[in-house]
Amino acid sequence: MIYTVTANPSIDYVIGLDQLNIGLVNRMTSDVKLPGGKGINVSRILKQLDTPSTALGFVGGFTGEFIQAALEQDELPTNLTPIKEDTRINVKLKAAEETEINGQGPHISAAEAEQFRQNLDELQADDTVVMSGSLPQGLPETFYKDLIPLIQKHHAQFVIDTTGQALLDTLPDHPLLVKPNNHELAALFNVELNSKADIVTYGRKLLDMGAQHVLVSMAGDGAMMITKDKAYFGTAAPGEVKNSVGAGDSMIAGFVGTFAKTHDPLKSFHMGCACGSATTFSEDLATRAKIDAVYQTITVTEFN
Ligand SMILES: Nc1ncnc2c1ncn2[C@@H]1O[C@H](COP(=O)(O)OP(=O)(O)O)[C@@H](O)[C@H]1O
Ligand SMILES: O=P(O)(O)OC[C@H]1O[C@](O)(COP(=O)(O)O)[C@@H](O)[C@@H]1O
Repeated sequence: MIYTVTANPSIDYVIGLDQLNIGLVNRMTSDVKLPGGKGINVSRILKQLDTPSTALGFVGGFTGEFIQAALEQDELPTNLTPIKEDTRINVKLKAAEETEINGQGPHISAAEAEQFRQNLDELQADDTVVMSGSLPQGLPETFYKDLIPLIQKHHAQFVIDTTGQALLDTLPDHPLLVKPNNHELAALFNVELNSKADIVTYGRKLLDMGAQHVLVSMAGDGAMMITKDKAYFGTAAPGEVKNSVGAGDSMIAGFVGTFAKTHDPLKSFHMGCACGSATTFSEDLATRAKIDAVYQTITVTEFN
């Protein structure tokens, strides 16, 4: 079983605008409210891939009820921990460019955090726990790192999608996958990355520090997978970008869902690229039909 952990879920309020005029009244041309947050997005794509998962995390208030109801409607198994404060709303503005305004999130009490941790008692050997996204207020910086012993006690694996020192701190515990984007990778090492070769050099450092698989996503420029002795480039599929929110989460879901079935990193990478691109070509996250169509248009080649 795959478990996803979204410490800070969100309603993603996706707003279409012809043009964003700062300091003036703007009128929406479209708007949609989606259940969001990184782990929830991973679970929603896994469902499309017919890979069972359970979404864990914290939800509260009317916004939390919206998320719970939306996931139930999708028949997505959840075990979300109720909290006193409201789940956040993240604003995604789609004009000529995409602008995101993400909330800080609610305050989580020590008792709520403890209740959440008890969910991990259910883990079994070979389960995978995907921990993703920002931390709401009240949770310590080490929240994800502190879950690792609870996961490894059951001989389960973990995937981590976070940034900065919080990510680096988990590498000695051998995450199954890390997927920084190229900007996050540059920030991790305080360097500029000017070529794919640079990305391979710094991606390989994450492997050396303990990660089992490293993907580096590059938005419309595709993605790299770095292994101990090789590197691979996956193209971004051609198509009209509609909403790239959730592309990175979709890539993680494609990799993890395929790896759980095949243990084949190359097939998993190819599916990760397909899910990422397919989501950018969709208003909401990608559907299975879109993923299958996009898969055919992506090539994965060895990079020397
Ligand atoms: N404009 C795009 N066209 C096609 N594919 C894209 C586009 N943007 C993202 N993707 C796909 O989704 C993957 C993840 O996107 P990216 O924006 O790098 O992730 P994140 O959201 O984590 O920053 C990319 O590596 C690529 O495969
Ligand atoms: O927890 P964070 O870092 O604020 O990110 C939350 C946001 O990220 C998303 O999960 C999308 O992430 P990606 O575009 O990186 O895949 C949104 O659904 C959500 O609003």
